[in-house]
Amino acid sequence: MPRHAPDNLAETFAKILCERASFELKEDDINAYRQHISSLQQAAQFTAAARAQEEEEFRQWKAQYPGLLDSFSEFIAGACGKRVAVFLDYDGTLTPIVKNPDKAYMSEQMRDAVKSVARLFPTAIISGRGREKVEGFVQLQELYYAGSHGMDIVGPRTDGDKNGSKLAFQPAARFAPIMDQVHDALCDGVRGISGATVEHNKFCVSVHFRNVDASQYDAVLGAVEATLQQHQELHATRGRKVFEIRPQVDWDKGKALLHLLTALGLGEDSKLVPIYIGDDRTDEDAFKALRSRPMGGTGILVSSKVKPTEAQYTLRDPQEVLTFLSKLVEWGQTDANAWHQTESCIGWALNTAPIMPAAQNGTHAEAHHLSGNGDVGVEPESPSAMDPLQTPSSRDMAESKLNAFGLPVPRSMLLRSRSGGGSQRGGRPPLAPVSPDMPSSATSSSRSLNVGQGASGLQAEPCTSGYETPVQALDTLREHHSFHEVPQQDINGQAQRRPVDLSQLSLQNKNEAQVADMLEAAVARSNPDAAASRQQADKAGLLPKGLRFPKDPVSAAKKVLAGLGLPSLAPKEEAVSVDGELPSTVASGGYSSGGDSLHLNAAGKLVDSAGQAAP
Ligand SMILES: O=P(O)(O)OC[C@H]1O[C@H](O[C@H]2O[C@H](CO)[C@@H](O)[C@H](O)[C@H]2O)[C@H](O)[C@@H](O)[C@@H]1O
Repeated sequence: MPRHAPDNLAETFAKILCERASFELKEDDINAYRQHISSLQQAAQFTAAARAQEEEEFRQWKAQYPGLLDSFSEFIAGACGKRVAVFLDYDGTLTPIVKNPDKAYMSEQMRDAVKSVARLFPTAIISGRGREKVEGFVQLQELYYAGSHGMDIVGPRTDGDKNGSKLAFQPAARFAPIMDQVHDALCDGVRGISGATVEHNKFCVSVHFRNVDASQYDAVLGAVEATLQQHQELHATRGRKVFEIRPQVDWDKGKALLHLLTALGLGEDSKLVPIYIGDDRTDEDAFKALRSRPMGGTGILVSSKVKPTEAQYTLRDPQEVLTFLSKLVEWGQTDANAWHQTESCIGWALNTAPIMPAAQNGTHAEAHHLSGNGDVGVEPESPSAMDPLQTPSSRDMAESKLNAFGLPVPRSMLLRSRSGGGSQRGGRPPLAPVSPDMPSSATSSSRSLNVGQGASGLQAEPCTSGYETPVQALDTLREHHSFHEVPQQDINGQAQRRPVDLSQLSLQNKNEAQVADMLEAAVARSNPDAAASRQQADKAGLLPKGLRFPKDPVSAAKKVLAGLGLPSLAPKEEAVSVDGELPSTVASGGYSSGGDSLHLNAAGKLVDSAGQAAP
């Protein structure tokens, strides 16, 4: 009903009266108009009352789940002197919901914000999407990723762990071939239903009906039910206009979050404040997991509507998520961020040893870790072998590498007094305030370092630093436009450095091979001994990843392009508003929080845990 229907009607009535002015109005006509207007007025009142009730419900809901931007100081008060870990959902959280799932691109602003967050806090994305797909959208190598609703976990791509496989964990690996079959069957099942699409998310399959006419909804549901009939080992959950077909394993986003905390050695950390931001039902599992955690955590629901939730705070939409992340970054740069009091180079550093969670319900017995080449193996590596903080002088080595390349040493490293060579846990004084930005004036020229090819321990992983990933290293390149080739001899002070000027290189509109050639040529021009020195430096493990382009020019060029944000991948689809989400009235009846599993009942119909038909 139009909001101003009675006014319009009165206008119409007046108009008709005018038109009829020359005629004698019959009493019946007038009565009919009167009745009409009165019924419309009643309807309008009803609508206004319904709207007022809705607004009141929303107000009450917001009182229970306050907006995080309004309550930022309260949230921060709880995080002060603590270590925050950030877990993020993807669709609907970092990107607005769009009609075409393949075009849910993340904005550059959001990417920058997430990147800054990841420099200050351990940061993971836990998504229902296939991991590779979500990684493709996010394009940040420094994050932990958990795809397929947490069933496909990898760690950051670092120098020592190119595939992020040290943390790799796939609790439903054995379902991979089944999900392939199911994907194909569902494609067949929805063929002919206009707008229905099927998305392969590796260990899950999504059946989308956002673009399906309401009259065809039952047909989509029927296709899902028919497939589940064939596969007792699977179940379905409901997301935003999507059915998610998943293996029957005791694993969800909440379990993945707790697993990551354990694997990172943070599970028992009483000073840790994990936060999870998500918008959908399956995110409720993560909120629940945080609530059940004895040391607590903060769930943040992204929603502009009343929804039942286990979260504590709310943000209206991805735009508010962006604002929150930016505020978090600002705060993270202050002393109050307790990661600065740890033994890390910048912001935070962790023991990234993989830890197999204790077996539960037989699920973890099936768990597989990925070996370095991506193959499935069963044995985790020895934790001690991978602890960057157990290796002596790891920070010093990172610093040496920066010096070797003439890269500025982050102020955070300069501000700290040196520990006399050792970097064992507890051996470091607390850090001074840290800025994730690399100030151009902060070059370390005063130290004489000896980090040549003969230096021992160089194979060890440096502790997490702002330069550890290629993208971060290249950021610095972008800022400073030049770096220095490692000379053949050991490096003592600045005497041997030869600059390679990148400032003249225009990378716009170049493909990877062209960029690779240009980089090679620039290095060769600047330093005729480049090839030999690169080889030596490579051998000694001196080259930070991302600057190691001579080895594989094309992939190095890819990194350069990625690091410089070139080229943009595809045109962005305009975000569409999300109409027709589950109305709150329906939601409260058929929507229990969490990725409530939908099961087939005796009649082969998809029902939720309360026995209600899938809404
Ligand atoms: O856990 P998430 O990262 O939130 O993934 C859940 C599902 O997200 C995607 O679908 C949703 O976003 C699409 C793009 O905006 C939208 O078109 C769709 O209607 C939403 O349901 C993804 O495509 C699914 O595979 C995920 O299961």
